[in-house]
Amino acid sequence: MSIAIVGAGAIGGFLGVRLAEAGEDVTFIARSNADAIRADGMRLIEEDGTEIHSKSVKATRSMQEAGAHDIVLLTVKAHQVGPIAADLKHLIGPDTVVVTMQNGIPWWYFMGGHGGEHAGTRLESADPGGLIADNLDPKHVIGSVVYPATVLTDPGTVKVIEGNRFGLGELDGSKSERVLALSQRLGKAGFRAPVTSDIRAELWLKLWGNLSFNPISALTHATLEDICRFPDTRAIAAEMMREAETIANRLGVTFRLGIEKRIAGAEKVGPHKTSMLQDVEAGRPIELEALVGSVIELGRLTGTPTPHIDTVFALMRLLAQSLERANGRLAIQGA
Ligand SMILES: NC(=O)C1=CN([C@@H]2O[C@H](COP(=O)(O)OP(=O)(O)OC[C@H]3O[C@@H](n4cnc5c(N)ncnc54)[C@H](OP(=O)(O)O)[C@@H]3O)[C@@H](O)[C@H]2O)C=CC1
Ligand SMILES: CC(C)(CO)C(=O)C(=O)O
Repeated sequence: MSIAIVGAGAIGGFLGVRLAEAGEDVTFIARSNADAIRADGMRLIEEDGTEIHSKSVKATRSMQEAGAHDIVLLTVKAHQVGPIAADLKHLIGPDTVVVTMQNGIPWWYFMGGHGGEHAGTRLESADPGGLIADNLDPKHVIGSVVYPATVLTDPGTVKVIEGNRFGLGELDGSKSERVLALSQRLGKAGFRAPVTSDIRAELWLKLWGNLSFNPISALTHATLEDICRFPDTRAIAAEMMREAETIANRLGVTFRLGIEKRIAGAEKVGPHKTSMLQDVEAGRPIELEALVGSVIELGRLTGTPTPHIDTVFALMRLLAQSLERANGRLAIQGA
């Protein structure tokens, strides 16, 4: 099977190296990493320090050059999907499966079999201007919840911090042949890839942590365990989760864990910097709209007040603006 991985970053690199080592034909659609991968493949440093060097992976900057693939793993950040949406058509044939691997509320949330009064609703925060929905038919899409924590340490090198689970689910909840086959393929490459009949509930459970810990970490520069152990930030995270739970409940989603258990799970990850804090420190744009703005949008849609989430979102928007200005100044100075 041919697998195209769009985005050769922390998650894409993790998947690509393991899949290639399991015998899959892997091509990265890469940008800043493309030359490094072409020159010397991709390296993965596993959780236990074992290093895997995959020289069989290919890399190109052009989706047109790559052509249609059996499986497309979409591993760019949520705000990076819109700008490439029109180009994705080059990778997609009639039976291509596209796996969305972003944190946050996905652009297809109300599509692909979501019934009820909101069926078909487009979310501006997840898909600004509807660019993704206009270009990518949800019939190709399988949803995924990304649990591992990984970091791109150098161009072409990814380090696993912890985890190897990628939850999978059809948008209509069916246990289709294609989702079961994908799960097996990921399993052969050493991942845990359970298939769920309610991918939206699984996404909410992950998002509970991302919508609270990620912005709190970006604002305070604290790690996951520090946020969970400091009573005031633990309380703010819990309040944000409570607001999100009300929204999810109103959309028909229930959580299989309680808030305290979810916070305890995050605390166990340890002194880890969330991806949003890593982006702030590296001066990269942050995934604010998909992780936090989208929950506020769903709050408005369901008539749910979100005072704690709104407050943290406002602080984050100002931080994002200040970072953009600072980065603009650095770019002008040629830094
Ligand atoms: N890393 C983690 O531990 C976790 C991440 N996630 C989620 O997974 C998703 C991916 O995150 P992560 O892997 O960390 O992100 P990274 O920033 O490490 O990787 C994204 C990659 O996509 C590339 N990219 C962006 N736009 C393009 C483009 N137009 N063409 C080609 N390549 C492009 C970037 O290249 P360039 O360098 O040129 O910008 C970068 O290499 C996010 O939604 C994140 O929230 C979820 C759980 C944990
Ligand atoms: C912290 C982690 C790995 C899990 O909550 C994550 O999803 C992120 O950093 O964005």
